[in-house]
Amino acid sequence: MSAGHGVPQGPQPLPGVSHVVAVGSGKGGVGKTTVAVNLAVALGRMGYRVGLVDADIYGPNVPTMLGVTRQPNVIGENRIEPILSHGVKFISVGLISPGDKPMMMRGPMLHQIIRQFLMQVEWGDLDFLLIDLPPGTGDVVISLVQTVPLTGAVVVSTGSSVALEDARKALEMFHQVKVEVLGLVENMSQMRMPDGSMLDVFGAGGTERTAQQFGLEFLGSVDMNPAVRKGGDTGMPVALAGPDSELGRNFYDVAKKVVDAAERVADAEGDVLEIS
Ligand SMILES: Nc1ncnc2c1ncn2[C@@H]1O[C@H](COP(=O)(O)OP(=O)(O)OP(=O)(O)O)[C@@H](O)[C@H]1O
Repeated sequence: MSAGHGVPQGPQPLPGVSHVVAVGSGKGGVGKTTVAVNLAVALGRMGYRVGLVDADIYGPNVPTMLGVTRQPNVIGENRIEPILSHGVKFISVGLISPGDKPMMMRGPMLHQIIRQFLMQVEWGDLDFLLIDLPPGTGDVVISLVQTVPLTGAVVVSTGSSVALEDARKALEMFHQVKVEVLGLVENMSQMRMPDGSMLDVFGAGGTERTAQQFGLEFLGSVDMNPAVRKGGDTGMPVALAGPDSELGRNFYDVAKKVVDAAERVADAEGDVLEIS
């Protein structure tokens, strides 16, 4: 299918993996990793087989948030066994960077790592493989789309104008690399105060308006809650509390919409790709 031009191979589907979904943001610190981790845990609790690649070279926090920071085992010559935590198989750039040193990589090495994480890790059969991207736009996404076909991307933002300004750039980037945006999530939307009132910290509603402007789906909002931060810091994501919990509910609502959107995209593509 590829046009050639000296490129040996286009992106190849990962055997046994139904959906690869990238989680991105324009701005850093909006809670992209928190959303990716809780989404993964929620999908797992909903009965889906789920993997998570932490490709956030600037802040590989997935191991901390999932509570396991040990190195992965190598099987045989060059296969890597993903780490299993809370029902999620994961691998992280944080596990290969020694100590507290920053990850300094040039493009080709980064590309190799992304390929390795996708192709040399024993993912087994997965319904969803989520990819936690670094914030912003750039190399990792290009490596990713050159390696595997993506079902789509989820973009996380707060409702603030500056975060949304950057989220729009992320939307534009996904458009340029022909990755369908499954929808937008607003994180740290509102915060419930001890007296029961809601405090609007970052401009709640901004992400939904942005989604509408772009004709994209709004996948839901996640409240700001110190327990969410604590769950991340202690390796016990709040989604573990289940879909009926005050804390976890938001993430399950988002997860259901992601499943629906991914299946819709795959069905649309299946019209072309299905082999009977
Ligand atoms: N809904 C929330 N309520 C409270 N704290 C949150 C929430 N979402 C994220 N946080 C906290 O905000 C901080 C930043 O979150 P996180 O690391 O997930 O952001 P990020 O967008 O992935 O950052 P980066 O990609 O720049 O590393 C973390 O301390 C996290 O625990």
